Amino acid sequence: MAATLDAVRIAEAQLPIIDVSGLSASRPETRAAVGAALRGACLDKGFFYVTGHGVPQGLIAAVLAESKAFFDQPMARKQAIDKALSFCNRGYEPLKGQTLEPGAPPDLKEGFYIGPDLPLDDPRVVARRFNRGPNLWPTDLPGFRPTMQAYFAAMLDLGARLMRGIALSLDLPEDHFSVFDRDPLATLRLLHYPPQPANAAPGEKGCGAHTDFGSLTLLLQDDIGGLQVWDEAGGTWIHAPPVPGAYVVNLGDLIARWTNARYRSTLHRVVNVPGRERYSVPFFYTGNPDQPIDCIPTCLAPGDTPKYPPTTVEAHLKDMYARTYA
Ligand SMILES: O=C(O)CCC(=O)C(=O)O
Ligand SMILES: [Fe+2]
Repeated sequence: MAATLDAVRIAEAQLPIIDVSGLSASRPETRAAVGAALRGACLDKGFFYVTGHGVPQGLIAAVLAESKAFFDQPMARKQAIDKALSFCNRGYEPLKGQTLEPGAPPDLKEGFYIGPDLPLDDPRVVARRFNRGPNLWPTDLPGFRPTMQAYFAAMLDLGARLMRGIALSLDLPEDHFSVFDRDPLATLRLLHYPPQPANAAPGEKGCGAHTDFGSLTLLLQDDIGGLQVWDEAGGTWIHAPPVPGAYVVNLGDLIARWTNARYRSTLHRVVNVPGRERYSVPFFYTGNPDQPIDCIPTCLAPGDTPKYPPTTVEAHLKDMYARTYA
């Protein structure tokens, strides 16, 4: 499939921009209007921009600055907190450490993974639950840890707010996902894409075509661009260029499974820009690990059968990590 996808032209279509500030309004009609806007975007590509998110611009700027400072360090400093040293997928991931597109060369990106910080004696860590454990932190960047912790908390809050919007969009009670939102698995991933090399191997790019594993991805990107989204109806890749102050939000596989693919978990990729470094920060809102993921009854039309076997958040996530990391 990858070869066909690579051959198509890239259209300059726009994704919708949705102001989600109304989700916090006291009037139910205002909240429902946001739900309706989300529904349209989720039924279409499952990719949209979000404004009115309430995350302070100063915090966003600090995250990007600390991320750049981290990747600018000498390799030995980064390797001192390599992900290979973590049992719960935290820390530094070297360039070409992941292959998101089956059959394509490894991704031209380096990364840093942060999750909910749990001490070694936490019962979930003792029980070896997937991705549960302590973060690894750089020792020479004093602002890094407090900045990332503040941002992680802000993203958890935004993720839960957006899930209320998703519930409204599906005509479900607003608190439908409140158990799912409890004690969620979530990953903040700092990414650095080097410039696309002139001698890149065929198909070599920043991030191979993939769908995201979790529920919602909230992507902060700098002003370089390079993210492309597959437009199934048009048979083209479309750009998702940076929109100042907005997140790119996309639905992951769990929402597609939950809605029997009514809502889309859409293929996307990153093609690095020649001569330019790019920094992006996706936040993967995954959800409570024990949550069963089974077709939501209201998403099953009479006579339809579920397209996916039931799973759980933890089982699905484990499976996807195993497939994309050698
Ligand atoms: O860096 C980006 O713009 C997208 C990254 C991405 O798709 C991912 O990490 O899943
Ligand atoms: Fe992605």
